Amino acid sequence: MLRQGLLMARGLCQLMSNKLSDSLHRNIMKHLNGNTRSGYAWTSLQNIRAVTMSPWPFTPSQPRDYSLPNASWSSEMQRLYEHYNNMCEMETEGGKKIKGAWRRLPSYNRSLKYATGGQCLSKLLQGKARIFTRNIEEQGAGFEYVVFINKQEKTCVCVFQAGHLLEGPPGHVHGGAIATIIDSVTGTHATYLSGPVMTANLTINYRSPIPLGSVVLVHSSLDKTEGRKTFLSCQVTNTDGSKMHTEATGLFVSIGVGHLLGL
Ligand SMILES: CCCCCCCC(=O)SCCNC(=O)CCNC(=O)[C@H](O)C(C)(C)COP(=O)(O)OP(=O)(O)OC[C@H]1O[C@@H](n2cnc3c(N)ncnc32)[C@H](O)[C@@H]1OP(=O)(O)O
Repeated sequence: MLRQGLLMARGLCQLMSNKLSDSLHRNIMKHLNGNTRSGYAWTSLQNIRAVTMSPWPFTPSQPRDYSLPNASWSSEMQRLYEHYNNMCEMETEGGKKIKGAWRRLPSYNRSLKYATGGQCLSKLLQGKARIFTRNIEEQGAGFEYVVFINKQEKTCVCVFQAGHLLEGPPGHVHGGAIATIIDSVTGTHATYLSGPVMTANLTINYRSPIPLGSVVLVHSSLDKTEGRKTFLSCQVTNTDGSKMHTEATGLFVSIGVGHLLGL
């Protein structure tokens, strides 16, 4: 009981710790308190940061980051990973490494593990729950993908290799699996842009089938934001962009944290 309480407290503190980005922090506090910089929300943010400065005596095990290369990745998947990954860090003429325009997003098999400290909470809440796209243990059998975000351009790209368990029409990817990767990529993108959101609408046009085992690019871009609504467009193409497989638009509505808890 005591251990669970400690885990919970630690999880809550770390969930909002200074390891989260400022924008994500502000978005979480906005949804908890209704405003951002002024008043209680900002003060609470500072206090939470102060709390998390104290060292914690236990070291949690590191969760597996599913967006890193594994043996099932084809040479094309590996090539595209390296292409975008190289743009995450640039080397200056003096040999100094600086941040590039792109950023790779790590990916875990539990929602809460996306946030620092969330893994402690995730042991207590819905312990058996797993992210739909990350619940097949056999490498390469299901969704192999990595997402990169370009903060300046407000765009996002996912390199996706569809495994044999995603079959729909013989030898090709199931339309539901394509919808899943589109929802995951655009949902992740919308969350990055607007904080916690849920998919309200996803409209998909399937233009040409995706062969099983092939690698495709899933591009997501911001169309507009209107109040709580974030509108995104998405295209799934082959890797040189010459063939359109799928086009989609998505509407994501910002939610308060309580929405998921039914409050
Ligand atoms: C792990 C990586 C990320 C994975 C991402 C995966 C994302 C998901 O799959 S989420 C799961 C699927 N989605 C759901 O289950 C959502 C279910 N729906 C809901 O919970 C609610 O309807 C929700 C949150 C979308 C909106 O409800 P609520 O917060 O009450 O907003 P509400 O007041 O109805 O609408 C807000 C605005 O959005 C508009 N809107 C809401 N739904 C829709 C819709 N389907 N179509 C068009 N507009 C809509 C409303 O008209 C309103 O517009 P305006 O502000 O201009 O009047």
